[in-house]
Amino acid sequence: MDSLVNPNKMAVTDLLTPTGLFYYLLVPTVILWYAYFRYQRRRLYELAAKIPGPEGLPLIGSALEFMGSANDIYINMWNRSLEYSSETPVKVWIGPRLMVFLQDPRDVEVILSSNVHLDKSTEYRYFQPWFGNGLLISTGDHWRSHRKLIAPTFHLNVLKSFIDLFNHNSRGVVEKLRKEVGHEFDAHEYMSEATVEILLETAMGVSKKEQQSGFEYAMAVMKMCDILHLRHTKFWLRPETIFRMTSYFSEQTKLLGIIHGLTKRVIKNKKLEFNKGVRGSLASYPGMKAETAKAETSTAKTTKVEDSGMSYGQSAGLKDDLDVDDNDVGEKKRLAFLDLLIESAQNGVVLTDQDIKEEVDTIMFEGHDTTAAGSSFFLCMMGLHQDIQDKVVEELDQIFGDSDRPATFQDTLEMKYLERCMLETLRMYPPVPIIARQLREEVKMASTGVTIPAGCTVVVATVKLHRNEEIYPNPTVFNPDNFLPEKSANRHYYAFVPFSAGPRSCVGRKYAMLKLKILLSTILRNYRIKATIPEKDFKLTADIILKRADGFKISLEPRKKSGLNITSPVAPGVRV
Ligand code: HEM
Repeated sequence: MDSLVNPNKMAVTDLLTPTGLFYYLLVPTVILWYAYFRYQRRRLYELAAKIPGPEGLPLIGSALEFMGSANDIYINMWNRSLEYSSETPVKVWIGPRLMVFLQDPRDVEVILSSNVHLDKSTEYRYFQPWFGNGLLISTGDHWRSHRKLIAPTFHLNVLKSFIDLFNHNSRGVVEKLRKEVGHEFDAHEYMSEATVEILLETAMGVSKKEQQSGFEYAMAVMKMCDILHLRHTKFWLRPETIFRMTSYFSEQTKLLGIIHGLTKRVIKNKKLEFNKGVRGSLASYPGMKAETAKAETSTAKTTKVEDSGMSYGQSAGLKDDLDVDDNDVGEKKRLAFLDLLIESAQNGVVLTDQDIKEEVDTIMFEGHDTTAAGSSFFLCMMGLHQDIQDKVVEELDQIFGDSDRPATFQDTLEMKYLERCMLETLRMYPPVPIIARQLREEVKMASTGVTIPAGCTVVVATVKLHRNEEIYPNPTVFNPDNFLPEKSANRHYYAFVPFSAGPRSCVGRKYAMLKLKILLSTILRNYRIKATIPEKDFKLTADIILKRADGFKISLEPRKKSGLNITSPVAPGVRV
């Protein structure tokens, strides 16, 4: 009643209540905090204003553009990117976070070749419950010392000792695929399972007989990536407290149980072997080893690795810590990945048990999902381009004739056309579509001279960089000749970086190339691949690993009448 007479009196009385005071002070506090926030970041705003890109909406920036499915986001981002010159860096605001996308190889070089801009962007923190402080996301001295330890375990000398395992597993895939002959199926499921099992046998030294199927692990990884992708693109899922209240969190806990369950078993059993005095044992198949050794004698030639073009996935002229001379590697460093880690952890000084677990989790993920996607895209490309497939098979016929013998290291150096097809696949469909770094200091770009501010996330979108039409004429056409030696030599080194480049390049680059050559050549020696869905209808997903939402559909026709005669002598190893 009083308030009807005198509304001002009511307002003052109400303000004196605790709730009233709270609201009265909240507004100016928020305004002050925001003004301070903007003032602290004034340099970031000043420099961002000079970078082309959408300004977005107040407070949320362009966050709404990341709505919809992973395929919708991919299409939207691609179309938006066409609005800007392929030379200039482009900014995007997601809420208060500034992201700058690099499109020009000269700018990419500034970031990737640097020993300063080494920190992964904050978006990688969602991997933390999975990889802990593993190589992919760690930083500073921890990353440096672990990289120094791990890189030599993927040296060519170690990889050559995996050849009979690569061959044996590739034949296994050919056998498993036999049941799919004559109808369409999703190649990715086979590639995923195979890459997990190969990784377990080689880098982890766990024999096939002792493994459980890699399928459950591979599927759990796929679902985990979906959750991480949601957290990258849906800004409301980013805060930990909100995420923990969603069903995604309980799903993540379940999936991590499966993923970590496998890695824990691998380490536990490998340690048991170690304590029994078994050192540095790599699982191998005596029968296969003998076959490979025989084939090696018959194919001995002198093609050198360095004469074999881009055999190991790196543009000519780019060097990293994997490109050390073969003879530089001492006896101890020739151990395979998990053997070396366990040996290094013996006194707990170099590595702790937790360190080992984190690195095994990292390598298991990085080493399988990337190659599964790469090999699946390759098979689709072969299926769609029959003329190109014919040329690959012609080359394989020249190398192997009618023989079913296993591939040797020497053979892989001779697979030059197949290699070009693999590189072209990695150009058009780079399994890691985005590489992101957190900038700690501002840096001037080589292309337009614009300065990128400290505090932003700088992104190399390989998927866009590799389709720059000024570098690759007709960039959407699958053309293995893009990797003819003369074409590669005339291109900027950083115009092709599927494995990243510089100090944080992929440690598994040579492993991936060697394994893929053996796996894919074995499949093509046994089957003609067919595919019907044209590339323009691929539903690509802007995920952590580039994939097809519509599945990697192919069909197979046997090339040979008789099946392969696989004898699988039991390899020494540990039970997982
Ligand atoms: C086609 C296959 C592969 C592709 C395209 C690929 C690509 C990449 C890329 C682009 C990066 C840099 C990621 C970033 O900076 O965010 C990377 C890092 C890494 N890759 Fe691979 N990778 C492949 C296979 C492998 C394999 C087989 C392994 C191990 C067996 C592996 C282990 C790693 C590790 C440990 C890192 C982190 C390196 C560091 O930060 O020092 N990768 N990979």
